[in-house]
Amino acid sequence: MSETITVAIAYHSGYGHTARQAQAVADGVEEVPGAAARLLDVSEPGDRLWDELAAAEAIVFGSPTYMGGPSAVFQTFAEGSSKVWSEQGWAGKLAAGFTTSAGVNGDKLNTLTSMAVFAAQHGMNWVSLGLPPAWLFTSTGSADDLNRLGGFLGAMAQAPSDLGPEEHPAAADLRTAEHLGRRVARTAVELAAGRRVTAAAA
Ligand SMILES: Cc1cc2nc3c(=O)[nH]c(=O)nc-3n(C[C@H](O)[C@H](O)[C@H](O)COP(=O)(O)O)c2cc1C
Repeated sequence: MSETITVAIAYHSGYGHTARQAQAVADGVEEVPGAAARLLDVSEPGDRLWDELAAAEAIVFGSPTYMGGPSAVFQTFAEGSSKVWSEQGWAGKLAAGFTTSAGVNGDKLNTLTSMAVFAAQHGMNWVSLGLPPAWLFTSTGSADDLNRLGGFLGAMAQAPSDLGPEEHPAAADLRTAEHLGRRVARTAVELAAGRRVTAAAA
């Protein structure tokens, strides 16, 4: 019998742009049959947050890029997970990441790399973005392309610092975030199905 698996989206957003990206990841998750998204704001840690993360099949981490890395609030959450780490409570779960910054580059890769190392410390399995780079990669590209910012490790989004979250990140970046949500959810559903087959054969 199939089950509905949960993809948790554990994110921080200071001014709302990364929250919009997080919602787009959740929208992508919800498109996948057998998967449900759970949006979790990590600035409100507590037993409920840790319990929901423990129950999830996959955790997608999200943070704005502040001063070239994850925000302090996200890092407080990461450090707060040390008890889970000491028990390797998230080992074997899927992980992925996304970030928003104002600069087109903005050192977003450093934020995603930090999240991937964080996931590795927890023994999680990192799911990459899985999209070719676009826009300036070839002369025929456009700023409306999926993965216009050309990341591989996770979903990147850019939002001018003088525009509010109702206007940005760009539509292409939100579609890229939806893609990440779908990709993580599909992988998580397949993993859960494989686990059921393995358990039945044992
Ligand atoms: C403290 C601080 C540091 C920032 N550092 C960077 C940075 O290193 N690179 C960048 O491109 N943008 C930087 N920004 C801009 C934010 O990444 C950008 O405004 C982003 O959309 C904020 O996301 P949020 O609305 O989810 O907080 C910084 C903003 C703040 C407030």
